[in-house]
Amino acid sequence: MEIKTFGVIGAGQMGNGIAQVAAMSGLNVIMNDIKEEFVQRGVENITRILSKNVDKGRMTAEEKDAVLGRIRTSVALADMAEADFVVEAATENEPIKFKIFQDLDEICKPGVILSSNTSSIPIGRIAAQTKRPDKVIGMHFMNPVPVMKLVEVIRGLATSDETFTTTWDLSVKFGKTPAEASDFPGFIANRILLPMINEAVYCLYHGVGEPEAIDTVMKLGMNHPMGPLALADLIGLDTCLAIMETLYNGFKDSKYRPCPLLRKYVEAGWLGRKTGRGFYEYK
Ligand SMILES: CC(=O)CC(=O)SCCNC(=O)CCNC(=O)[C@H](O)C(C)(C)COP(=O)(O)OP(=O)(O)OC[C@H]1O[C@@H](n2cnc3c(N)ncnc32)[C@H](O)[C@@H]1OP(=O)(O)O
Ligand SMILES: NC(=O)C1=CN([C@@H]2O[C@H](COP(=O)(O)OP(=O)(O)OC[C@H]3O[C@@H](n4cnc5c(N)ncnc54)[C@H](O)[C@@H]3O)[C@@H](O)[C@H]2O)C=CC1
Repeated sequence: MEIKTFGVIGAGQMGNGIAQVAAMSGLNVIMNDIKEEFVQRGVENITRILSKNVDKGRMTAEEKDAVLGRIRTSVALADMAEADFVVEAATENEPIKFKIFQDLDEICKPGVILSSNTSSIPIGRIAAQTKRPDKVIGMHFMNPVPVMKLVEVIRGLATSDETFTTTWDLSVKFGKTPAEASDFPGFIANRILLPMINEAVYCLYHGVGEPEAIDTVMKLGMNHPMGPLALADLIGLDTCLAIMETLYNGFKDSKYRPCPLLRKYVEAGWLGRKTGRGFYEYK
């Protein structure tokens, strides 16, 4: 099936970034969320990033308008009936994603690939919510999407070779470098990254260092572009906790237990940049 219209579920930080790169590659995009204000926030973010590109001479104002003109917003999942490929980037929560995939399976044309940008939930579990498990795959972008080169591509047990090749080729079309991971909780990226972030939170919890010291050690000592606590704030502490829970429940191994301080921050609504407060404060 030729992919002309690309559906994105969730217009949060990942969803709007994915919508942007898809529209920049020439596809028509339908960006969906549950509320009008959420899709509008997504469009505002894309507009801000594209305007910066125009200011820096990387694209013309006409090109920016053309990209924005290819993005349509939606607050009704039924709009995905028009999509030729869908990526789901809604909240990292199993019941939410399961319901979306059950509904997409009913709404989308037969043969349409239903991919998930999940950070950690096994693709086979998501695929089992549909009658097209051969068409379900993980397409895991990194944050911030327009900047980061990687897409982790994850097959479930039933994912077909055709679905895999189409998703891989689409990642390349978006200017990304795909890497294949097997279907285990957290795949490769978050199996490695999140235990490091969780350990950084343990360092704070145990008083080994203040946030600035912990991040300075990893930035200047290991040449990481940002420290683990600042990165957790960028990812979202709710998402970090959800990933640790998936690793812990999936492997039943205590090495993945989420730090109690991480849970405490999430329970307080300190989710990082998106709420203005996490390990640091943001205005
Ligand atoms: C949780 C998961 O499931 C998986 C994940 O995604 S884990 C997270 C993976 N991501 C990372 O590890 C990111 C680590 N951090 C970095 O790479 C860098 O700090 C960073 C790219 C975020 C910012 O880079 P920086 O040099 O510190 O800051 P800054 O100069 O402001 O930004 C660099 C470029 O990125 C762009 N950028 C920064 N944030 C952006 C955003 N949210 N959207 C689009 N572009 C952005 C800036 O516009 C800038 O572009 P130019 O150089 O072309 O002007
Ligand atoms: N934050 C990160 O660094 C990364 C996150 N991811 C994954 O991407 C997904 C989204 O994460 P973020 O964009 O960071 O979260 P976010 O919190 O910024 O956005 C999530 C969006 O999903 C929407 N949503 C919730 N239920 C929905 C539904 N039923 N239908 C449509 N939209 C719905 C929310 O309203 C919200 O706008 C998660 O699965 C996350 O694990 C993947 C890579 C990196």
